[in-house]
Amino acid sequence: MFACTATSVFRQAARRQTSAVAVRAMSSSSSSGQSATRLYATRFGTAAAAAAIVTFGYTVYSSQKQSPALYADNTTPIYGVPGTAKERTFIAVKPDGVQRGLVAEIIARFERRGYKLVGLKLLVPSVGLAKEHYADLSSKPFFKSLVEYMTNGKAPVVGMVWEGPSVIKQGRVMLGATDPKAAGPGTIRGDLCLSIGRNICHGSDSAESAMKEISLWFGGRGEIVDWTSNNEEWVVSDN
Ligand SMILES: Nc1ncnc2c1ncn2[C@@H]1O[C@H](COP(=O)(O)OP(=O)(O)OP(=O)(O)O)[C@@H](O)[C@H]1O
Repeated sequence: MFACTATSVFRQAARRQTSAVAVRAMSSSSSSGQSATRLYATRFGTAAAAAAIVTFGYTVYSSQKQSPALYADNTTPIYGVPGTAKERTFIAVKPDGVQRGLVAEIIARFERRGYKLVGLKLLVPSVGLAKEHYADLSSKPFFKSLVEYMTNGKAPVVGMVWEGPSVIKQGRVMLGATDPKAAGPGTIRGDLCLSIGRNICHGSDSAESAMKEISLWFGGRGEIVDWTSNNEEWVVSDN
């Protein structure tokens, strides 16, 4: 009985809505009607956009509220704590590695080892950023072409921050020797490239370098995500 009444009320409302649309459509044939229709559409569009912004804002706000661990670790500097399980290093896939489709391969090797990805970005670095990153090589004959190659935009760089015990030293071991011709099998460079000028990846070579490079490539706390992996008990525990 209630369902029946509710259905008929709904149908009546739907009929009223249909005729209202028909009236609007008819009035839109006059020029004033057209501008009224445009005004209606603009207002509706503005309202929809405002609603979408409010909804998006609320979603971000509520996800931050519900997942404070992702955003609220104020005790760890973005460059980590060397010598602990929160040691962090900067690893980059250079333009040749991105161009050759090796990003997933390089990420997979760090993930499979048990390291945790806490920062990730894709960018064409500015000349200033590349010069600062390679500042210690500024007197080398290849410096200018190295900076040009890193910044010419033919492919971006993937910048990453990885976290875990001894990740700075082990990251370098996993990358292999700077010159791939000297890199051992099983290393990223030993397995995947041939030339020192196209050695596909970069890794911080010390705690000082990691601190400098993470701070240089990543803007601040908002770009590094502190999170707890469910695997940690099985990967970084000692008996
Ligand atoms: N002789 C060279 N000719 C051309 N490019 C070179 C040469 N030596 C080094 N490079 C480039 O400069 C980069 C930085 O050299 P560096 O000596 O700092 O080695 P690295 O620390 O192992 O490398 P990266 O900093 O890229 O991890 C190298 O990765 C390589 O791309």
